Amino acid sequence: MTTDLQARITALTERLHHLNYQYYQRDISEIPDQEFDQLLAELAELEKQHPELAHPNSPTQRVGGTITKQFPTAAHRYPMLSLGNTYSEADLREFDERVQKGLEGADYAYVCELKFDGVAMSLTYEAGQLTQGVTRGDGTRGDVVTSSVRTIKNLPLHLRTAGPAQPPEFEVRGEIFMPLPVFAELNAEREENGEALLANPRNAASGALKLQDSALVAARRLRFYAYSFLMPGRSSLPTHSASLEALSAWGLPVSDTWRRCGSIAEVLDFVHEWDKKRFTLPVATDGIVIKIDDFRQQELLGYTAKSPRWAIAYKYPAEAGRTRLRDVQYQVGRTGAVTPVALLDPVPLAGTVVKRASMHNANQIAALDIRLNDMVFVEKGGEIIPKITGVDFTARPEDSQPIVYPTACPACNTPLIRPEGEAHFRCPNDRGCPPQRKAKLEHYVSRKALNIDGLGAETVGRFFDLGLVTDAASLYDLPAKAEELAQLDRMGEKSVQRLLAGLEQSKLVPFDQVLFGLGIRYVGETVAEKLANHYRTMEALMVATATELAAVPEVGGVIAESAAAWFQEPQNQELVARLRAAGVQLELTGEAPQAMSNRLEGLTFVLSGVFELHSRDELQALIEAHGGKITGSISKKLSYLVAGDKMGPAKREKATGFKVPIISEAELLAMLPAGPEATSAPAETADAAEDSAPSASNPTPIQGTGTQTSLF
Ligand SMILES: NC(=O)c1ccc[n+]([C@@H]2O[C@H](COP(=O)([O-])OP(=O)(O)OC[C@H]3O[C@@H](n4cnc5c(N)ncnc54)[C@H](O)[C@@H]3O)[C@@H](O)[C@H]2O)c1
Ligand SMILES: [Zn+2]
Repeated sequence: MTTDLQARITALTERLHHLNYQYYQRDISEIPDQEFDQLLAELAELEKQHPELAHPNSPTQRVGGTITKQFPTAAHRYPMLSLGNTYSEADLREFDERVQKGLEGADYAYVCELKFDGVAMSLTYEAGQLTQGVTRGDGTRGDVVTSSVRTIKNLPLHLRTAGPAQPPEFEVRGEIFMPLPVFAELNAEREENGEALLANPRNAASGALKLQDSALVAARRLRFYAYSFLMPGRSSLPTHSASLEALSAWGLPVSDTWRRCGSIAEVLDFVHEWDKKRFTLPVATDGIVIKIDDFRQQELLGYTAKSPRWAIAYKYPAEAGRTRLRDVQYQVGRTGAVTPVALLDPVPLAGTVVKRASMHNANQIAALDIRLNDMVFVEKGGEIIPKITGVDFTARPEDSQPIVYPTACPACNTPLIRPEGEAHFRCPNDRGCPPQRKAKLEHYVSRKALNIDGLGAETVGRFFDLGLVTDAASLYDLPAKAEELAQLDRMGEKSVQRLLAGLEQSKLVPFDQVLFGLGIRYVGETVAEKLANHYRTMEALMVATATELAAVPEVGGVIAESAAAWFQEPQNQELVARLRAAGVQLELTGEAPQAMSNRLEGLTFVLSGVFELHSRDELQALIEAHGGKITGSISKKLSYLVAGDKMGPAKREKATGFKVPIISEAELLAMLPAGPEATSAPAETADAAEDSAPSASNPTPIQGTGTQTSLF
């Protein structure tokens, strides 16, 4: 008996250690959270009954995370714990009874907050300045990720002095998360590019914080919500609710969804109220956190090894549905990627009725062993489009049919290809395949591209279906068809006028956005900006070879190949010529960045690793402003390799082999003439780092806006 128990405890312990490792280190959830929590609860129960069988390092006793070894670490002044959690209202009432007992009849109140599903962060402010950001890590030590945290736009680097007096030094804790619209957008881009999808917004935020390059972190557009205040000694504020008010007065973003509740009944009301309403928030949430309001009462109740006794998390059950898979449709995207979409019997899920779900790709269908007519599980995991997460094999009907993936494009019948290493099949007929052409047009008119007022995706799609437009350049022939347009249903004189004005306006849209609008595979917003800034004119860009393109920082080999191939296609050259004739911006206007000196003229540099004082972009801009050149690869002709932290050993070896001098960031800066520009501090604001655009660094210190809800 005992050996059976011991075996079960050991098995659970090992399984949970493994799941924790996957979850915190690798951002992978092998099983749904609710299942994980059940395993943990089972282990806790067994350990309670047989404490002598518990493993000393049991996952019930410790915070699940660890430090990553990629960053310097710092000790937490106050341990960063986990929260006790429950999925049941009965447990909440029990929690309330324990609190009542613990406080021996004194009055108390709770604060209820949404449980944001991201990554916990500890921030230190000294004299009103953000000085450090540390992850939870193993609860005692965490990774120091200050420069990444500085890229978070709604997070103030300097606090305001409004509200209650600010302690000279204090800690703010809160959640770093990826807003849902950002998550949806990044995944749509990844889907188009055939890259692996981010599993959910939490993993996406956590993965972003593990990136070394803060410019890349900035591109993930993370945000922060503060939910706790800590200071050395006795708190200058009496209650948690007073501290939330103070934090927002000081400019820190506090979601205004919190509420003070006088009783457990009010807490339960809050829990019910947000059950569905939480889906209207632009941030993923998975429950409610309930905290004792009074700081002294918090102290009185104290802590277990793993979590405070004065707080608990109520988690909403995962929103999953079960329904029948009727059919599979194959959609062709802008770059030809074919994605399977499940057509389902309608099923209510998280406040909407779901009829379609994503199945990602052929591998996924095979991995889950999905067949037509199966009963499948659907989940809405922060994504806009729900996805199939599994099959109910106990209910597999006799008439279930294997899903036969098409071998030819469902739209144009061209045989599909699957490039090596890619998850998606593609239709290679990029110029003839109607859905690809249509999606390219939709992309061209979209907000971040040509942003054509009066011409949304739907309208341009309709024009395409009617044969009124065929490609981007043909849009500029629409003025000649004004009368015809005005005859269309739901168009009218006014809409046509607006559309024509929008078209005219789009001729002023800067070159980098036009380049993005061309929809070249892998040339996203950031890359388009890099290329436009580097080459300045379409003419120069179009004659660049793949090798030259790859030398532009942040333009990798795959991007370079894809862009060069695009420019070499005669049809694309013709398209560009027609756009030029239409008057679209095909070069950057305005001055090239001002030269500061010619000290580095004739010298070439490779930047590698992580730098301490400047971002890579800033160093690049400095080198170029002083007449130097950046290249991508190490060769005999290279003047210097500038080595930051964590530079790969291969680069060092190569440079040594070619006898290329290896210098540090400080040595590089020392080569520049003395002056404020040469040694200017790293970008002070998050804005400057966003999307890593060197030309956009126009540091204006961000201050908290004071509007509690403002996320963006
Ligand atoms: N699926 C898996 O394989 C797997 C593996 C490990 C962990 N998990 C999940 O992670 C959970 C454990 O994670 P945890 O230890 O971070 O605990 P937790 O996520 O249950 O609760 C603590 C965390 O809640 C967050 N939080 C959000 N809003 C908050 C607010 N308003 N106030 C205070 N905190 C707030 C903070 O980041 C805090 O660290 C488990 O319950 C499980 O669901 C899943
Ligand atoms: Zn096709």
